[in-house]
Amino acid sequence: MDTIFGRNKEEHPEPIKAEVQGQLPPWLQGILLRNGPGMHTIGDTKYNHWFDGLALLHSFTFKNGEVYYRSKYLRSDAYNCNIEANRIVVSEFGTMAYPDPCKNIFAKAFSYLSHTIPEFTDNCLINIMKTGDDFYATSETNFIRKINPQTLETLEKVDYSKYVAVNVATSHPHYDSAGNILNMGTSIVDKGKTKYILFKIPPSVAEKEKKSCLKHLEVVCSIPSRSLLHPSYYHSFGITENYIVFVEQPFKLDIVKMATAYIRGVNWASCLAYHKEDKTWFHFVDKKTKKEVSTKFYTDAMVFFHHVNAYEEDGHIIFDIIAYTDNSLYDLFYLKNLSKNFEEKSKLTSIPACKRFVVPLQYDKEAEVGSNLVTLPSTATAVKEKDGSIYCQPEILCEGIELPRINYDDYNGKKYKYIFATQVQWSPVPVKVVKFNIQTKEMLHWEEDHSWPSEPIFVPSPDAREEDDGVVLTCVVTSDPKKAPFLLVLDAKTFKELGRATVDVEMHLDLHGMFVPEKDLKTETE
Ligand SMILES: CC1=C(/C=C/C(C)=C/C=C/C(C)=C/C=O)C(C)(C)CCC1
Ligand SMILES: [Fe+2]
Repeated sequence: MDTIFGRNKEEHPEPIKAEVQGQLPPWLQGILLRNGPGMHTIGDTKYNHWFDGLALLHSFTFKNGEVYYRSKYLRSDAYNCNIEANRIVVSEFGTMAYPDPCKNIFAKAFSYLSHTIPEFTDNCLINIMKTGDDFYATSETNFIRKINPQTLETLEKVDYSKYVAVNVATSHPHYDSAGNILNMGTSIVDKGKTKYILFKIPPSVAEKEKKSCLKHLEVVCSIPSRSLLHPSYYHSFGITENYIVFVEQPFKLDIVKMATAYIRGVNWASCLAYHKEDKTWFHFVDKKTKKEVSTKFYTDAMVFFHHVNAYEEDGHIIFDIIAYTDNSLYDLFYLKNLSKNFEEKSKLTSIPACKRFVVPLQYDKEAEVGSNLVTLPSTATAVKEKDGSIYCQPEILCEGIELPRINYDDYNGKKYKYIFATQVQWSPVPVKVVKFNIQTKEMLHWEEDHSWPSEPIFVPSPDAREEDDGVVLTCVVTSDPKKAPFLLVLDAKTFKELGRATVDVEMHLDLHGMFVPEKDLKTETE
């Protein structure tokens, strides 16, 4: 596993023609853009955690049956400072570093009393986001970096906190049918309050103000945190046609620990804690009135990162998430657990479960205490408590899946049938890609020896009628030195291989990304 996790990957900024086998659909034209950590050693210093690695963007360009591969390190300030100093000088999730040559950028005051939280990294390694014609590399801090989707060049650094008072924001924004971005971030101890803020970024702005859509960012609503100094950590949220779904889990940031992390010489990861004695609270905000549903809905303590989808049916909100019973997942990605003795050190202690919560928004207010208010056919329950709150327990849809994707354009926020995901067994590193049919519970798989697939992305065919009319794209890295990595194209209906594009490079294992159809790309001359 050392070749996959430990070794720095070279960038290949000039397009490399991939060797295509099989038949790629002729309509598949555009760019698959993906992001993930590619460099973990700088000079004599090494990051501790896989999520710390410097962002390496890569892309597969599909053009008239041919496929071209490119990769390029994000020239973040973090990258530039580290490379210039030839050592790690910027702190990341699992590595605390002490700045020196780049003091001006990263050594902002970090006194808890003066202004709470230190300057975070702009090493945006998690995902790709789109606003109008612009693309950004994203992470979970207040920074995003604009990129050129064709050349993968790094453009402006954008600080969310200039437009909305957030210290952290998710790397999993949503898009509405008009192309607006909806994202959430946490505002920590600002004017004596800690709150979760939902904000909206329009897709395009008037020609003369073309500079940045971010300037037109609007706050949609905010949800007060249950605790001033222990806001919940969250990696994603959900949306239905009329509601925002926010799950306040007892996996929390400890703000006092964060504010003193530099002085104590500990990493950010150590400022996250699972309060397993607490509950998990559900929040539903009406998009139109911007008001939160006042009933208190909760479930048992859990840890989760990814929402799959959410929708409304007969007065209920249904939402699906991939949940764990402990907080060990992020610990398993410490590089020391991923190299030697991988089999032993990187065992999942909690298998991810795809849980469905069915939450009745409209229910008989006279219902008896102890009665289950769910009227849909599901084993999920929502039981009325004495104090009027409602205790929800999920239906388990399936187990062992992570990095879920759906047919987003047509089914996000709507009743849906298919989840495309990776499958994990005993370790958090995926070994298969799967298609799960929620109604029939049927699961189709793709796997190959020594092959480690990434998050599968569904791309609808132009004449799609059914939810699964299209293809699924996944990047596959291999642990067999004789086998080159490839981009795999599966028929989303049958999960049979349509073709693959092999590139003879050392490819990195990535995290998330998006497919950008040709029509959504500005031509080079523009
Ligand atoms: C730097 C930094 C953070 C980074 C978090 C990261 C980088 C999380 C990555 C999560 C992934 C990749 C999940 C995949 O499912 C925090 C804790 C938000 C806050 C403090 C500063
Ligand atoms: Fe994610």
